[in-house]
Amino acid sequence: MQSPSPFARIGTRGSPLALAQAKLVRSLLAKAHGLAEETIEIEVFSTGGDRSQAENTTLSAIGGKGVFTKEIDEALLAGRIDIGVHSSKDVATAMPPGMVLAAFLDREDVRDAFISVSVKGIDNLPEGARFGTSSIRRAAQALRLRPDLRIVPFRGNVHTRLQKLLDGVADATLLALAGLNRLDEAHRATAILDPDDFMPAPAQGAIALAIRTGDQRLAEIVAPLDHAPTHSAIAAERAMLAVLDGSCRTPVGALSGLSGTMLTLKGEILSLDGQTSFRAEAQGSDPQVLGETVGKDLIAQAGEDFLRRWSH
Ligand SMILES: NCc1[nH]cc(CCC(=O)O)c1CC(=O)O
Repeated sequence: MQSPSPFARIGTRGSPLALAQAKLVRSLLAKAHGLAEETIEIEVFSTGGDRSQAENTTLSAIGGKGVFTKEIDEALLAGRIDIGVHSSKDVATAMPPGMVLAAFLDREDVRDAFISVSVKGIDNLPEGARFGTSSIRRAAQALRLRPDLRIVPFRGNVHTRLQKLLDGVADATLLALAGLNRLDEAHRATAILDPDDFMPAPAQGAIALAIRTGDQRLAEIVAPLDHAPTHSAIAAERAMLAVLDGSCRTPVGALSGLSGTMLTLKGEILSLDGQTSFRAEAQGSDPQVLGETVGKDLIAQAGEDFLRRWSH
């Protein structure tokens, strides 16, 4: 006897955070369509980003584009799954042709959390303290405030990084509050950082649903989960990042949101040591145009040389 074909098949990475996000999507989809959760399958994929946990590499160095999505993208395009569930900030701005980010869940908290077992905030760290992060954005933003900090590479999933702190590998780290919230680990945060000092990564805190371009059935299935303000904000932040993408070794922060009916976008780029930074801000109604405007403003301020300097 043939088993009934599932209503939809979700593809996800296997980290606890990715699984929590996939289960949230399954639950929301089941509710939206009045179905039992068992009618929606979850298939787990190991991506290059999961396999390459070498401590001395930053993500941009291990290949950047699609390192957390490639295997899921391929399964989606081949029709083995119907929906790729991703952390939006891990999705490359240049996606493979044939797929589209069709829906974004209501955004979680966008801010970064400061976590330490010894001190309350970044200002309280002793001179020369070890700051664990493999994110060039977080390193640059931390060094801007505290040039004395020593950056130590810090990879692995959220629980691995929390354990490394307990093991004394570093004195402090930063993690996205969104991920901590989804894993019920927000109590680990010793401070929540002001997004003006620590502008989040473009698209941080938003879950994206990828489907095949032109798949009308799936477009209708995921539509009820789409949160329009989040969709616009992520579109603007990703459009800004796309303008800057030639220089994938430049630390970039972005934050967009609605003020009234208008979309506001703030963007920032920094030198790796955090000692030089540029900011731009604009308002608009078209996310794509807004993102391009802010991205081009940043390039005009910084100069092509600034971007090229870090682009290897
Ligand atoms: N691959 C790292 C990653 N991708 C998405 C999140 C957090 C969740 C989110 O931004 O939605 C994290 C962990 C972190 O930065 O702390």
